[in-house]
Amino acid sequence: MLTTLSVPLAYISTRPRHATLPAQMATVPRSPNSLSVSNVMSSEQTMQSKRPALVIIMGTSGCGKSTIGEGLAATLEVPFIDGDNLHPQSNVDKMSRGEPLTDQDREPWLQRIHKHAQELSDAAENRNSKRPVILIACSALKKIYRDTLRGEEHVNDDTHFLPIQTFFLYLKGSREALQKRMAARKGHFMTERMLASQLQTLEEPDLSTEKDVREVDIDRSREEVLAEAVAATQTLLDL
Ligand SMILES: Nc1ncnc2c1ncn2[C@@H]1O[C@H](COP(=O)(O)OP(=O)(O)OP(=O)(O)O)[C@@H](O)[C@H]1O
Ligand SMILES: O=C(O)[C@H](O)[C@@H](O)[C@H](O)[C@H](O)CO
Repeated sequence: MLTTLSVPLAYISTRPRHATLPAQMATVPRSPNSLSVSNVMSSEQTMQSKRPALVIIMGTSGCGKSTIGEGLAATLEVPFIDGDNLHPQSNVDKMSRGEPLTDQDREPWLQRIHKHAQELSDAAENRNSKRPVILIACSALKKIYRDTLRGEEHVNDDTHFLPIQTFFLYLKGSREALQKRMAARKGHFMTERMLASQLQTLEEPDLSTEKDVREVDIDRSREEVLAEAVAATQTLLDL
């Protein structure tokens, strides 16, 4: 488990929350030479390309969420938060005793992750037309958990600067690979005894319906997994 990383200063602004879009995003800039509508981005496209993105690195315990999340954050120069650090203490205590979490245990945690990401993106400086991106490691094992993280019910909540858009990077591994990695890891509250319940709970994303998910096969070196994760994140952010 990694500790929570602080958000780089470049991402923090003192701007108050906006209920409306800032002027530069609500209008489409036109140069005198580009009169054709097809030459300019529609304001909807502009807004979409600026909409802050939350990329959830998901999968069972031991799949490499913290390891790959850290590497991705360093490569893409964006903030990374380990979702383990947002669990209520009661959840950590429960997992440490070897007891799997229930839907009720996970619900406040998932809500907290979504809220935390939205707050970070509300505070993000919208510089140089760069899209703010936040990475969070979170198991997101079931479809209903992923829907909570998608937070679509908050999209029309106009207290936010722009509602965050959620994507998932699923680190997929065989039982054998996961078992081996958990067994080799020392000093983590989640021991390999918990793997069976993690796999039992896991509802693998259906890529034909959950179009905001990309899969990455973890059964390779860290460098290879990271390279694929970087490429997959870039394709996700172009959606
Ligand atoms: N590609 C890889 N090859 C070999 N070992 C790896 C690879 N990726 C991660 N590991 C190792 O596997 C173990 C599990 O990785 P990590 O702790 O990042 O997983 P996690 O998904 O964050 O787990 P948890 O959810 O339980 O915190 C760690 O000891 C890590 O160093
Ligand atoms: O959904 C869950 O069962 C938990 O979130 C776990 O996945 C842990 O957070 C993590 O894997 C422990 O390190």
